[in-house]
Amino acid sequence: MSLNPTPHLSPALQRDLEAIVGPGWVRCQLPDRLAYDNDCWPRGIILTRGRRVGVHRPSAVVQPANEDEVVQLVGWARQTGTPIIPFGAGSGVCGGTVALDERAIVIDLKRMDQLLEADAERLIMRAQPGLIGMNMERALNYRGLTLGHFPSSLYCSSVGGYLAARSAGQYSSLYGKIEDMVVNMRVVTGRADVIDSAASVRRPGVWDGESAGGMAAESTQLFVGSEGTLGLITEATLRLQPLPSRQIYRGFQFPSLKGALDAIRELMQQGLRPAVVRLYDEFDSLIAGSGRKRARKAEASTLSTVPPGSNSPTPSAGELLKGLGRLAKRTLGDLGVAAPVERLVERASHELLSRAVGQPLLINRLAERVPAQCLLVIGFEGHNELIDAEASFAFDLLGRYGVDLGEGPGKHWLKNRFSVSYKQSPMFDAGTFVDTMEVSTTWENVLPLYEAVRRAVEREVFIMAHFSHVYAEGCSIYFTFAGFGADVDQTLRTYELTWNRALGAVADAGGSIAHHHGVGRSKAAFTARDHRGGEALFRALKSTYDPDGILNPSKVYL
Ligand SMILES: Cc1cc2nc3c(=O)[nH]c(=O)nc-3n(C[C@H](O)[C@H](O)[C@H](O)COP(=O)(O)OP(=O)(O)OC[C@H]3O[C@@H](n4cnc5c(N)ncnc54)[C@H](O)[C@@H]3O)c2cc1C
Repeated sequence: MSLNPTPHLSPALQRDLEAIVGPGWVRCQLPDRLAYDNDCWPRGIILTRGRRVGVHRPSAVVQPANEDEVVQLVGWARQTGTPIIPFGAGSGVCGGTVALDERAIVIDLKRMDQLLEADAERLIMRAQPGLIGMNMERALNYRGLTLGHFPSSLYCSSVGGYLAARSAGQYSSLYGKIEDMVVNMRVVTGRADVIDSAASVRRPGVWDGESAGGMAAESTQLFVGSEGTLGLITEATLRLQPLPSRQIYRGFQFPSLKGALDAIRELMQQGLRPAVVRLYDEFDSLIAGSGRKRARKAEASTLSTVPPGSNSPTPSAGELLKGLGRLAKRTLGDLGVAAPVERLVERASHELLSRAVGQPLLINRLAERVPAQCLLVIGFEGHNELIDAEASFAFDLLGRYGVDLGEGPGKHWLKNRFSVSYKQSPMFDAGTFVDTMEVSTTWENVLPLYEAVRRAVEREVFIMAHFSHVYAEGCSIYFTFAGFGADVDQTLRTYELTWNRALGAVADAGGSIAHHHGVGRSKAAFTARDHRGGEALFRALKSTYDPDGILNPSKVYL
């Protein structure tokens, strides 16, 4: 595909932008614009692999140094009617930062990356939006503090992105999601004015809505999850925790998914607060490797040699192949051909992976025949003996439903928790695609929704799931699916069909379509079904905070 290298932005408009942020910080050349053609939305990766680059390129990328420059940029965009796309680190997986209009400019906030304050007495921090999660956490840890927010993308995502996309970290059952941590945000709205989302940031408990002006004064939760459609977050005040000094981790194996979910529900409803709860369905447990094997290996060596796997949001090609090998072993064991088949699959090329993933119904049905063995990783963190008591109570409870595998699986998970799948390229090279869908629902609906989604897409993709954010009233289900197409058009058709069927099944089952990845572009067609009456509120907020409709148009709602 040949692309016109001529800058889209006129020289006059470019000069306007340079007058605001300085000449070095406005990028209009084709390579720079192509670099922002996609975030981590797998659909964009399919397009790129099919040599269809530049479909969503912006007209310019602008990098402001401070809030005042952001205000001026928004003022300029209002005057010129230019769409604006806020950009944190680009790790979003729903196309939240892609340009749908070739006039759009990306406002990349990574130059605004300072930790402004970290107060150990008040347990409060202030940060600029472009601060990368891992840099923030290191700076906090140095002071004996933590935010407690650990998305798997910690190394490649920003504070502004967490708030804008309503993110969840791996320790959400103890520390909450990002919306539980935020006290206040400074936001530049589409009117080019700066607002504080909370009435008084110095008042403890202000995030409960107990502000001086009553409920009308508290708008923090309206901006959390707004994905750049209502304003650009230029500063965040967040609650901190003292860095925990004790950690206790354990693995359990359950003979059925239902039993495991019942155990977790009981645990949460008893008021226990584990930091980490990750339950893998049968096939995801296979990919993770046998819990027992993993435990034995990890216990045998403090320097575990077990390869990273189960903690990844999506499996790599190698992990998926190994999982298929184990699946063959389990399901073909009775026929006496399991070992050769497993060896064959484990040594197989990516071509075999494409072929296998190209037979989704067969593999999904095989996976259903696997004798159920679901792996749970659970961990507690804290400062004193209270967590010993809590962990011991929890492990007794879980032991009534499943088998205690010891510390091994938990230690392994802890060690590899950020070994996330930056290894997916070979899968896309082989013509396969992988994507994830994180939804949530109440306990009585978890298994029906899980089954409904599996049935809805079983002919299109191979599907598996884990359950990694749990609450007293329900949990999130994190589906991973892998599909195949002979060429880019067929791959895209399968990809779109899968998403439509999966989201339709979630909406029909009364679940929520987004737990922590946000909505972006990929789920925007389903938002209205997710929240009855929500669209009217969104449109009203849009007319208040973005009357000209310049902020990230056609995201969240079409
Ligand atoms: C390997 C991998 C693992 C992941 N694991 C997790 C996980 O465990 N938990 C999780 O929650 N997510 C996860 N994600 C998704 C992603 O990391 C989150 O959505 C994250 O919050 C995005 O942050 P970002 O800085 O990259 O935002 P971006 O991708 O740059 O932007 C996301 C959205 O927020 C808007 N935005 C960004 N900054 C601002 C701002 N300052 N003001 C207003 N709007 C803004 C953008 O316009 C866009 O709509 C993962 C992604 C990958 C690739």
